[in-house]
Amino acid sequence: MVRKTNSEVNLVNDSISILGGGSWGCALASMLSKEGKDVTLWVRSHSQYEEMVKEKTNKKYLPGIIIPDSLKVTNDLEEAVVNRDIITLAVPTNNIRELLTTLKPIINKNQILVNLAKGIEENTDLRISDICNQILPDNKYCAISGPSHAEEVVINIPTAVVCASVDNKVAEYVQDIFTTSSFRIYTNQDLIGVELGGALKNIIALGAGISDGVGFGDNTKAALMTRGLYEIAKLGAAMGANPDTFSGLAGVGDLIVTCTSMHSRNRKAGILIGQGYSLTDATNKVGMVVEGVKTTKAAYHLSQKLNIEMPITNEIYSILYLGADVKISATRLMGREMKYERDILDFYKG
Ligand SMILES: NC(=O)c1ccc[n+]([C@@H]2O[C@H](COP(=O)([O-])OP(=O)(O)OC[C@H]3O[C@@H](n4cnc5c(N)ncnc54)[C@H](O)[C@@H]3O)[C@@H](O)[C@H]2O)c1
Ligand SMILES: O=P(O)(O)OC[C@H](O)CO
Repeated sequence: MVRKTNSEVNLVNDSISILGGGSWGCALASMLSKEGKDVTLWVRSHSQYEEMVKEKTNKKYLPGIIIPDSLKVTNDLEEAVVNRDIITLAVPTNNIRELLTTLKPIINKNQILVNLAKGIEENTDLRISDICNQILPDNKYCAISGPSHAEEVVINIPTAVVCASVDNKVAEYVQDIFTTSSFRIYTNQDLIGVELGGALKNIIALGAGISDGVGFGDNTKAALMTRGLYEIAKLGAAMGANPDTFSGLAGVGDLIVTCTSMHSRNRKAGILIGQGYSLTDATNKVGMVVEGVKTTKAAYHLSQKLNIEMPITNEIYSILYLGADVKISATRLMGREMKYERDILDFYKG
């Protein structure tokens, strides 16, 4: 394949800026810089910055990991952004708007935005590309999504993800720059599907965790994942995604890892809720962003607005926001009208 060069996308030095020093930003920045890429990581918190520079650790977000000397870490946003070809957003979905607003006077229109966050914005129900389009409409945009827990990527465990952009040249350029021997990237032009796959799987992962926490079994989790994927694809299709995208890494791939991995923040929060913790106590105990919580509310609103039947999402919304009892929710799901499975098969046949 002929690779895209930076001159084809009006760029100069293939340098990467990663904004956000939580688990994903720090893991990706560390892994890429160890592979010889030119990476600068911006960390907002001064104490975290000092820890990363002086002690070479990020104990809260990536315990046990040594920050490589090759990684440039800064506490100065302008220093992180100026002259970098790629500006990577690695903060939670509901902090993206604030970050972009701060970036607006610093960024130039040739710099490519690469979003790593997986969610739908609370109250607006917007995808992250929509938010970027509102605030920085002139910048090219792509999203990297797929099964990629930070704890594994940072120690070079083989991982495959998708880079989605409506502009394939941009997706291929970013694919080229971010690819390493342990981080394989596919491109996809279905930006809506890739963004929604990454956001909506977090709802089902919360459900899988709740199911584990309350003591249900593997059968239950497989049912939640299969029927959950169908809900994701139905809402996605109604929002303009290609349903096939949900059979790929950003769909079923990420759903599998998030519903089953011991690293998943969404699954961990779900387990705690299933064990009887309140939503607030569960998310505080996880200590990192649990994107599925706010995305559940957004998906619930979208399903009502677009008239898409999403029974699992509705029950997770009821558990999180209306205090529904988990076992009563399960009884409601099990007692729904009997039907042929053909609904899924017909949906995928189109
Ligand atoms: N952790 C993973 O394995 C992983 C993998 C793929 C995608 N993601 C996605 O990446 C996004 C970030 O997740 P994470 O796991 O790194 O979260 P995290 O909770 O570990 O860290 C979030 C970081 O963002 C910082 N932050 C918040 N608001 C900010 C702002 N306005 N400006 C600057 N910094 C700000 C926080 O201080 C924190 O350091 C989420 O959408 C998540 O779904 C995470
Ligand atoms: O740890 P989670 O549940 O936030 O999931 C992280 C990534 O999305 C997994 O691909």
